[in-house]
Amino acid sequence: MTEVLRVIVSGVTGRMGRRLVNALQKQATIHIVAGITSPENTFLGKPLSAVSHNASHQAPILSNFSGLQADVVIDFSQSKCFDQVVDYCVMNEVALVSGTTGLSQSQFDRISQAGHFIPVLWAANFSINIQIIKNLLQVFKQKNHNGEYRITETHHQHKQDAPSGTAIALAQSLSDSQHLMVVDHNRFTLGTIEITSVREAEVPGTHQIYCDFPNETITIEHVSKNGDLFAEGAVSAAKWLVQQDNGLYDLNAIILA
Ligand SMILES: NC(=O)C1=CN([C@@H]2O[C@H](COP(=O)(O)OP(=O)(O)OC[C@H]3O[C@@H](n4cnc5c(N)ncnc54)[C@H](OP(=O)(O)O)[C@@H]3O)[C@@H](O)[C@H]2O)C=CC1
Ligand SMILES: O=C(O)C1=N[C@H](C(=O)O)C[C@H](O)C1
Repeated sequence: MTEVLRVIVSGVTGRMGRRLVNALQKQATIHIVAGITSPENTFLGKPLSAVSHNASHQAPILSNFSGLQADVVIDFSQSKCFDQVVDYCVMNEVALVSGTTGLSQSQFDRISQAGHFIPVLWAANFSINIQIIKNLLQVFKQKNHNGEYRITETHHQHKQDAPSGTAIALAQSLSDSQHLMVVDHNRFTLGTIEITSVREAEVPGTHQIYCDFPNETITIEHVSKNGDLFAEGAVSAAKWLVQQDNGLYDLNAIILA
């Protein structure tokens, strides 16, 4: 008999949380234990059916993890509540898949530490193809000593962080520096890589990478058509992660598996 995977959705009332519930409900072997939201959220105490199209979801929307038992937490929330998500997972030996961006360096250190106790997978972008682009950019960097690179990211007007986690991750693939500098509200640098952030209507997420070499230019554009890309990627990652040993993983681990 196939075992049922018990999942908690952190950030369940958000744009991604709702898509995640919809993606999870398509999986016969997944049971959603609960959804977590902020203590102020108006959906608090209601069943998941209040945030998803599927009325069959009777699991509760709660403001904390107290007393919950699960195999994995999938987290698309906010940096301000990220520490409590990691603490719950570590203290209860629950695997963690997180796509929350805008994290501080100390929060990234916390994820690394958590990997000693539980399986953890964090990705700025749950598109496998973004991971493949990052890998390609690393090859560009290794094989071209005089390349110049610029990144532009465009997202919906509700997005709270800038630049996007994906833009930072793409720039990190191209740079020895890991340190982001703020030029002004929508312009940043990471080493010599310039990043421009655009906030526009309901754009799900577009990343353009301009690569300039002495005798050629290459432009790579990744356009997310909708958030299901990320939700479905996170569900696949969760199913894979629960079978792994403790450790910190990224999407390359899944590509190479
Ligand atoms: N890695 C990836 O592939 C992707 C990552 N993201 C990232 O995921 C995150 C969420 O994105 P999105 O859904 O658009 O953002 P939203 O702002 O729509 O959702 C965030 C949700 O988190 C909730 N929240 C606030 N405090 C808590 C808490 N203490 N515990 C649990 N939930 C809480 C908010 O509730 P309230 O409104 O009441 O504050 C809100 O419902 C962002 O960091 C975004 O950048 C997004 C898409 C893809
Ligand atoms: O907030 C979003 O929407 C997205 N955030 C992620 C990021 O910051 O890179 C991934 C995706 O682009 C959508």
